[in-house]
Amino acid sequence: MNICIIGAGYVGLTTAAVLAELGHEVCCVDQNKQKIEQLNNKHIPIYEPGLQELIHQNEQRLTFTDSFDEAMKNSVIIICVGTPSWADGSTDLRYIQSVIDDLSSRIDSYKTIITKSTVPPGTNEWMYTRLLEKGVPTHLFDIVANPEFLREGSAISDMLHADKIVVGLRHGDNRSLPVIQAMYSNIDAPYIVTSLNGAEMIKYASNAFLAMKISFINEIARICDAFGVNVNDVAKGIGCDPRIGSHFLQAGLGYGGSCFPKDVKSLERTARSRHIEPHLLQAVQLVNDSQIDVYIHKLQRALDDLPQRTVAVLGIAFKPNTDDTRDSPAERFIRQLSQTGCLIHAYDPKATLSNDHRPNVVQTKTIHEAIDGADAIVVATDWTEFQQLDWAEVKKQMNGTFVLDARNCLKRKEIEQCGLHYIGVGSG
Ligand SMILES: NC(=O)C1=CN([C@@H]2O[C@H](COP(=O)(O)OP(=O)(O)OC[C@H]3O[C@@H](n4cnc5c(N)ncnc54)[C@H](O)[C@@H]3O)[C@@H](O)[C@H]2O)C=CC1
Ligand SMILES: O=C(O)[C@H]1O[C@H](OP(=O)(O)OP(=O)(O)OC[C@H]2O[C@@H](n3ccc(=O)[nH]c3=O)[C@H](O)[C@@H]2O)[C@H](O)[C@@H](O)[C@@H]1O
Repeated sequence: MNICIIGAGYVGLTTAAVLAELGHEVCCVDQNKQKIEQLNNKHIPIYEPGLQELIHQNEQRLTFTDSFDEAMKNSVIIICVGTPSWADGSTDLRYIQSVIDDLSSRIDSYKTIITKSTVPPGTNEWMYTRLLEKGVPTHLFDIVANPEFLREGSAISDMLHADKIVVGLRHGDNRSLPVIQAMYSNIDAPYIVTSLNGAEMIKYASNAFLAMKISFINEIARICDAFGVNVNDVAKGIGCDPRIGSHFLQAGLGYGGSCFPKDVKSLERTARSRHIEPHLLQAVQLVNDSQIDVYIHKLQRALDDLPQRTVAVLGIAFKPNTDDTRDSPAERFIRQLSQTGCLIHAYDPKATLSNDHRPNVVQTKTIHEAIDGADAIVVATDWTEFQQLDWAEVKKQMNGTFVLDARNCLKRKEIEQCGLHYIGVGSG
């Protein structure tokens, strides 16, 4: 099958590599010329485990271009452009709009247009109408909603071993499903076939539910703290019940990344646009927004004279195994902590600090430089590297003794046995 992917970001590049691996001819188009140049020079602009290798293994079936005309030689088009938030929380659909306008003047043979970008209910219907208004006849296209559920850091495996394939179709569309089934023929996953709006809602409800689980366990962690209870025991205890499930109950700094914060906000706006008061979605965000304060207060209580201190913050990315810092809780923490005036040594194995930080924040090249002379260490992203630290060695390099585990990922006993003070939330 010949497939064109529009948008060479995290989702577009992973989709391109996986579909090429499944044997399809894939052309990836992006308006960012610099990105395309890098890709054509065998440089992958993002860090995603296994992606570089998969792209190189399949290079005979993969092309990268900034030309829409080149891309339009394919009959299947998958839209993977970004859908960020406006300041009021609603979804900025300008990239989607511009793709539809670019496509409309170039469709001269039948195309299946598949939307993988996360878009609010009603968007795919709007795309269909827009193409008609632009004069594209109905027999030349179909619009399909096929939301993506991959996670950064395990994107390839998530796509190859998807737990479901969600397909939203327009009423009466009997051409698209066989196309989608042929495209994913080597992926063994159940199909959920629904309407366009239905597929869009599944994506938002899924992200909102996962965000809700995180805020729930973070609120429980605060209560655990007050009673000297270990929240990990609680997560394990409730997670054994299959009706609750053990996933996404890791307490910590809160959820971040390019999707949960924007998608929960967008769903809140969608509800309000139909005069529905989204109480639960608001509460989920309220807990998440105040989660950084909980840890800053802990540090303030542990370290007297915080403005005169040096704090090593380990982790900048929004989660481990990625270089992505979009809406990263670790960066939010660094920004808020820097306002106290203390010196911050930030370190991350892959991610780079954004350049809007204060002069009292420096990114170190190595973890040892970060720890050297620190009065306290804060683990802000749960990279395995931080969980495997030799705490006896760490103690020798530090000036102080406090370790704030803001991801609930360290072994308390091990740290305390080395003479360090462990601080956690909901850690008993
Ligand atoms: N990042 C993730 O883990 C996931 C993201 N999603 C959704 O997928 C969509 C894409 O997300 P990411 O890949 O993270 O975004 P991204 O920002 O990494 O990539 C988007 C790409 O689209 C390109 N682009 C924008 N307008 C274009 C146009 N008119 N023509 C050609 N290229 C254009 C940009 O230059 C950029 O390279 C979003 O809607 C997101 O919510 C869904 C599941 C997972
Ligand atoms: O729509 C999207 O973009 C994607 O959003 C999330 O994937 P992702 O953002 O890559 O990462 P997650 O692993 O879900 O983590 C999101 C945030 O929640 C935090 N988190 C996650 C799990 C947990 O138990 N506790 C917790 O605090 C992480 O540290 C991170 O900041 C979803 O898991 C994907 O299914 C979805 O496709």
